[in-house]
Amino acid sequence: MPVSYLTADAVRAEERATGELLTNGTLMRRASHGVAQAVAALLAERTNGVVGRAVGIVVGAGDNGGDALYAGAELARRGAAVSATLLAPDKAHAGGLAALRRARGRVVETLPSSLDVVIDGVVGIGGHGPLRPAAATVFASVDPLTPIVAVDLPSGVDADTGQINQPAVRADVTVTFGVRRHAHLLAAPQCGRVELVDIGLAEDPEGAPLVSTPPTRPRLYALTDTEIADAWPVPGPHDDKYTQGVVGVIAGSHRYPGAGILCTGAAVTATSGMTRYVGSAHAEVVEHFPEVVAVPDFADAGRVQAWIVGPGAGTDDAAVDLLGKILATELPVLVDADGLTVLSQHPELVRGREAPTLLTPHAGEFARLTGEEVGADRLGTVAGLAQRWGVTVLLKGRITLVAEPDGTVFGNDAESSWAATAGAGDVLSGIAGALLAAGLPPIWAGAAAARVHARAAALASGGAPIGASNLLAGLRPALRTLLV
Ligand SMILES: NC(=O)C1=CN([C@@H]2O[C@H](COP(=O)(O)OP(=O)(O)OC[C@H]3O[C@@H](n4cnc5c(N)ncnc54)[C@H](O)[C@@H]3O)[C@@H](O)[C@H]2O)[C@@H](O)CC1
Ligand SMILES: [K+]
Repeated sequence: MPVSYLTADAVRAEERATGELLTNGTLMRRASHGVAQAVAALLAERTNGVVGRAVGIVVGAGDNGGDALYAGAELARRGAAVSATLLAPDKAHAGGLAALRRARGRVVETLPSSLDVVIDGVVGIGGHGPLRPAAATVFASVDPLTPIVAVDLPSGVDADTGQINQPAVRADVTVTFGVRRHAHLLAAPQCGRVELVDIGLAEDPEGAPLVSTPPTRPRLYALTDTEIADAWPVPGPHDDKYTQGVVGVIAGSHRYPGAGILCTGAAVTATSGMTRYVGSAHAEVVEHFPEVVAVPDFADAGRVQAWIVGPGAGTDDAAVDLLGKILATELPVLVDADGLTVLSQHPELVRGREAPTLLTPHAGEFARLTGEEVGADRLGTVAGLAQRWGVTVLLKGRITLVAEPDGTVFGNDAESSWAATAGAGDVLSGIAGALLAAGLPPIWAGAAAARVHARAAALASGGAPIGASNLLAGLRPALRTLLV
């Protein structure tokens, strides 16, 4: 099962479905115990113990603060020196506050200047907007080297859109309960390591949460590595170069051959089988990848099982004509870069297309394509376009989102940003197009390509800047880590 991410409303529905466990406080007890354990583990790892360690807690007005207070009480019982600052003293969770006091935790006006860890219990799924000034002042005074453990969400980050308001907490560890929230994927870098505590929410027999998101809203998932490996085309004993899917690439030009070389190179590397190329960079492409069958004219292209049209393919009348021809086939098509610019003028070429269609814009191309900025709600925006146009849309970025018309969205956190380099998009479209040719549905092709692309960037980089050629060279090692 892909990992599921829920909206705040859906999380609350899951909690309500537990009935008594919610009303008698069992869920909160389990949640706060999970927070205490995560903090204790972090203290043990960083300072070799819990006893005598200085723990600061920032407590808001709701149950998120309640979790933090109970966790503080547990840590105090284990010998930590716990100080809590209450942002709204009248509204602080009464039971949690009493528990902290019983355990000899201190309530303070100002947190001590030297702390071993800070617990962010300002807001969780009930939060809206940025940190308010009082909370912002507290966090601004925390030594930047002190680790922060967020309860449920880093406060100031929107639970549903993942928007990082200013200011917001940036956590080293985020401890969440029962099911992951949208923000844990959409704002992954702000959350740090996300730890999921089992608080006993019900699951359906498939092992997924009892999701209650209405069908009109996007439903967000992340594929596991195993799912991607299982879906990746690997030749069997009866395969030959044709049976695995032939991909055709239209990208780059004699004048700017780079996009064609990177895109075909990625297609050649991503899957076995065959890659064709059509365009004026045919000689340059073959020079780099002699296994590619490259021709200048579309009429001589030969048969393919999917097309990639895009990077450096041009936007003139001939390009419009060619894209129209390709989209009029029944084949899967990936449209990127220049192809998207053509579509911004001629959306009718693609809207409601029945064969598998994958558009792969970055934020700038998305804005050009639709006339609307991506904005803070990336998930809603990309899912909206997929639904309106009836095609699969992959929005590139540190968190890549691939949306189907039915509202299913697969997200991928690249975990580093080394792939933010010129030409990396050409590599991505080469990988995804090869997967389309092998028969993967567009959402799987896009999400699997994004995962492997990100891993290739990380492996190629090893902590230093890379170019797209390095990324391409990292593709095979990345696939090895996945397919072993
Ligand atoms: N309901 C339950 O049984 C459980 C709830 N849990 C915790 O409860 C949290 C949800 O609790 P609540 O519904 O009380 O909501 P929160 O505690 O997330 O926040 C609500 C409070 O914060 C205030 N607030 C909103 N935005 C703010 C901002 N930007 N700055 C400062 N204050 C702001 C609101 O006015 C409200 O008083 C979860 O995130 C989780 O941590 C967990 O204990 C698991 C079980
Ligand atoms: K929080």
